[in-house]
Amino acid sequence: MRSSSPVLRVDPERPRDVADGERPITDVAVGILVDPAGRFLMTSRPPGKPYARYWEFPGGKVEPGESVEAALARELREELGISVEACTVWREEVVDYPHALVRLHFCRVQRWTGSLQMLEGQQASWETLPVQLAPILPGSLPVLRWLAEAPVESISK
Ligand SMILES: Nc1nc2c([nH]c(=O)n2[C@@H]2O[C@H](COP(=O)(O)OP(=O)(O)OP(=O)(O)O)[C@@H](O)[C@H]2O)c(=O)[nH]1
Repeated sequence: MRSSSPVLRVDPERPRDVADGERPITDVAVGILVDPAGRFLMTSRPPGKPYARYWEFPGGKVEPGESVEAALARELREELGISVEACTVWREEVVDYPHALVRLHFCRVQRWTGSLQMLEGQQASWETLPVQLAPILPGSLPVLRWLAEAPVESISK
């Protein structure tokens, strides 16, 4: 996959788990679901994961050989019990965490079926700007800035 996305470095003072130059990059598919009222869905990271209880957008790692769209559909089925019917990649961003180097593929989910279920013990909240939730995962913060610049309805309907 391409590697020309902007890089957000989180906690530059902390040592990286693996030296720069040797760090594998992990692709992550992330979904932005918008409801008919124009609110977008945020979920909390389940206990036991890095940054547990931080708020983020639902999604997860792309498996080898999988497309971003297929990974997102699988992750949202596993986490939320919904079936994605249409989604489009919106923006990409590389985040350099001390524990991992990730390339986030933020996708607008245009259509899904099924009711939301919290299958991994997470919480969910339909939000509008300004978001009052805290703490928010550093790699998810740019999305809130982008949404402030471009109304959520305008991202690839
Ligand atoms: N799902 C999601 N991950 C994000 C966002 N922003 C962000 O930096 N990330 C990072 O992307 C990575 C996604 O990993 P994950 O732990 O959610 O993925 P997963 O469910 O496939 O993990 P696992 O199967 O290893 O448990 C983490 O390093 C997480 O910190 C976001 O908005 N949503």
